[in-house]
Amino acid sequence: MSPRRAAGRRRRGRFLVLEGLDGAGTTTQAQRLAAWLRAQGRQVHVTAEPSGGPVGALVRQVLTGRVGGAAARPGAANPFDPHALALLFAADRLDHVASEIAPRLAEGQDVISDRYTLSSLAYQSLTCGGPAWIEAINARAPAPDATLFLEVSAATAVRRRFAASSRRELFEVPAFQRRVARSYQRALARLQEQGERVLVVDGEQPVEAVTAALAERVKSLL
Ligand SMILES: Nc1ncnc2c1ncn2[C@@H]1O[C@H](COP(=O)(O)OP(=O)(O)O)[C@@H](O)[C@H]1O
Ligand SMILES: Cc1cn([C@H]2C[C@H](O)[C@@H](COP(=O)(O)OP(=O)(O)O)O2)c(=O)[nH]c1=O
Repeated sequence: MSPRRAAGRRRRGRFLVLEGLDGAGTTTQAQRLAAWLRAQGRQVHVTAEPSGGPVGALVRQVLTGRVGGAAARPGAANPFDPHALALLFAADRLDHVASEIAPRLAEGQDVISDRYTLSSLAYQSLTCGGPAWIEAINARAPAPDATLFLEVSAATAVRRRFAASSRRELFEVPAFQRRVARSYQRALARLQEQGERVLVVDGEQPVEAVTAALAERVKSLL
């Protein structure tokens, strides 16, 4: 059989997204879920948003205050426009899909992304006057096979982030995290209404228990 036909017969990989507040454990669990999938004999690519591509690099500069400096902070006299940032997240997503995610899925690899569209729906709906426009600018981003939401309280998320590092990014402020927690609940409900598969896992449990719960949910999708 020619390599082309062999590739044509290959089954598409699974596209899984991990979501949660800053500190929910998505970075930790992306790696651990990948290890579990590999142990099942699957090929797995782990990635994250903002991505490692050119638009993602720009987004990270805004988040860490290197673009606009103190002006990137909410409430600053001349803030980095939140709508411009929402567009950068959406542009980064389409570039990420085209350059990194879709080709691997087509090759049969599973892809785990640490954050995706649900992050924009949760965070940017708060800074851009609601979800409608955020949904519109993300309409071209393909739906994942499942979005796995790690549910933790804002207090847990902030405590974990403070323990891990003293560096603060744009959205890592306790009062804002409480608002993001509520926004995530609204965004989850909207995605579910639209027929997307969203699975909620208790992220307050010890690391190993969270991974076991994720594996249990993912098993039925393979
Ligand atoms: N289930 C857990 N219980 C306790 N601490 C955790 C748990 N998951 C992650 N952590 C710790 O919390 C911090 C943030 O985790 P991380 O995976 O980087 O979160 P995120 O990527 O969601 O911000 C890290 O120090 C990590 O070791
Ligand atoms: C992907 C995405 C991230 N974000 C935010 C969430 C985080 O505060 C930040 C990503 O920074 P990062 O340091 O990657 O966060 P974490 O390690 O917690 O996953 O950007 C959005 O506001 N919208 C988005 O679409």
